[in-house]
Amino acid sequence: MLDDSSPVPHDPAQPQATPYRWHEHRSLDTWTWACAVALAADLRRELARRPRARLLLSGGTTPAPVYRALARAPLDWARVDIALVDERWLLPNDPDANAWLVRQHLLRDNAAAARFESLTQPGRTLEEAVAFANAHARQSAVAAVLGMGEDGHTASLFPGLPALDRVLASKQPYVAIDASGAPGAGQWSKRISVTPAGLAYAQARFLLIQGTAKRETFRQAVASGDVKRWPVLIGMEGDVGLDVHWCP
Ligand SMILES: O=C(O)[C@H](O)[C@@H](O)[C@H](O)[C@H](O)COP(=O)(O)O
Repeated sequence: MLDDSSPVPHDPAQPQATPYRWHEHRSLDTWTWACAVALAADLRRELARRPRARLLLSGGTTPAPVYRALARAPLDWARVDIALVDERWLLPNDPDANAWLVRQHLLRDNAAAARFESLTQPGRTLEEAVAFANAHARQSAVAAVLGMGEDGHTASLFPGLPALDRVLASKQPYVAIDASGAPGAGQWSKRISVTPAGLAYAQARFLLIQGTAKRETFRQAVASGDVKRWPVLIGMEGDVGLDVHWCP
């Protein structure tokens, strides 16, 4: 189903610390189905070996069609745990919450039976939400689905955040983020985000991106190798490798 799985050429003079696989799809349709099939295969493999399978998901807008396609996969969804890589400080029923995206587009059809861990809940403080995330995070996940902004952020890790050094070095899987002043954060400056330590629990990482601007962002990030300028590079930390799925 993949149109082209060859890696993006990179300057051999630039050390590429960690690998990535570039999957280029001709259309939104093939991108959608390839991503959904790959995620379903990872879940199916895990469910054949273990009582439960865990999947970490991004919000934003890009992954919605993939989630809708994945929701139709014939899996034993009652044994699947869905968690978020990040959340805006919004209640789960807010249409701008990442939880809302997941509920609308994934927790339907066959996947309605999955168990969803919303990071925010009425009455839960930000500190409690981070503690909740950390209490659940230290277990293997079949995959983490990442998105990316044109500024090179992923999850809620934005370039130029004053606390980014500390966050990138954190041993906690999730941290509270104050993204005030980061244009990519939009109106949602208060957030919870996975850290590189949290991402280490994912056995596979998918980066789902569309459009020439994001392709260029990704190329610049890889060429630079500077994770503080391009936090999306956390997807390539460790030895798992990053599967980047792109379509125009
Ligand atoms: O809460 C968020 O903002 C996201 O989880 C974020 O990391 C997202 O994945 C990117 O901003 C891409 O968003 P789009 O898919 O909407 O471009």
